[in-house]
Amino acid sequence: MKVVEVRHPLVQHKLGLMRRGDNSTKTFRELASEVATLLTYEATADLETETVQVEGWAGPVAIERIKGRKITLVPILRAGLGMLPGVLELLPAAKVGVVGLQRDEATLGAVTYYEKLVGNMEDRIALILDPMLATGGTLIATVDMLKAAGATRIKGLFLVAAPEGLRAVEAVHPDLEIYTASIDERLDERGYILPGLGDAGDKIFGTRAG
Ligand SMILES: O=P(O)(O)OC[C@H]1O[C@H](OP(=O)(O)OP(=O)(O)O)[C@H](O)[C@@H]1O
Ligand SMILES: O=c1cc[nH]c(=O)[nH]1
Ligand SMILES: [Mg+2]
Repeated sequence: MKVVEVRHPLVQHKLGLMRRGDNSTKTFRELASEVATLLTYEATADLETETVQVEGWAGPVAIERIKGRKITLVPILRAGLGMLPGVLELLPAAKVGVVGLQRDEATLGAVTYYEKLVGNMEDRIALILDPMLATGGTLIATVDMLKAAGATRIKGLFLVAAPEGLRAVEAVHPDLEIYTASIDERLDERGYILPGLGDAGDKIFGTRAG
């Protein structure tokens, strides 16, 4: 499985700010979106382009444009919505399919409660958006859904990923590509990533202190 840890200084600086325990909802939300923009830049670096002729100010000019497959964004409710504005900054025309999954905090299993994907998934590159890849259960279930809908080219953008989750996902979906700002150390006994960010959904939506 291709895993890219984006070591760019801007990404690392912004992620470092996100790790502070005293961030406001506004600050955490803004940073999540900004890091998502930078991950999108990396994840789209291999898009194919084609050369076409257009009429420029001084006559015909050859320009490059993105070729072929269109991108669909797939934010995972709820926390993935925090990355969506930043990704749309670079891909404003992308169609968006939404999936809803929630981790059962007792079993750590992923429970699916919503799925609304766009059509023609076989013709698209799917970009999954979720701040956290912890045990990998949520991501595995999401990729299962996308493949069942016809997707063959799938990438995932995560602010932070745990080694345990990366291994679990690779065992089931080795064709997936992962872009993350950090591969962190490990999971704690409750399945939270260390050093991690805490509960990203709560921080983005302001539903709980800390
Ligand atoms: O890799 P896993 O162990 O499956 O955990 C990761 C998932 O947990 C979090 O979502 P959560 O279930 O808290 O839902 P929320 O976004 O609604 O808060 C996170 O945003 C991922 O979707
Ligand atoms: O560390 C974690 C793990 C799962 N979900 C989160 O929001 N954070
Ligand atoms: Mg949560």
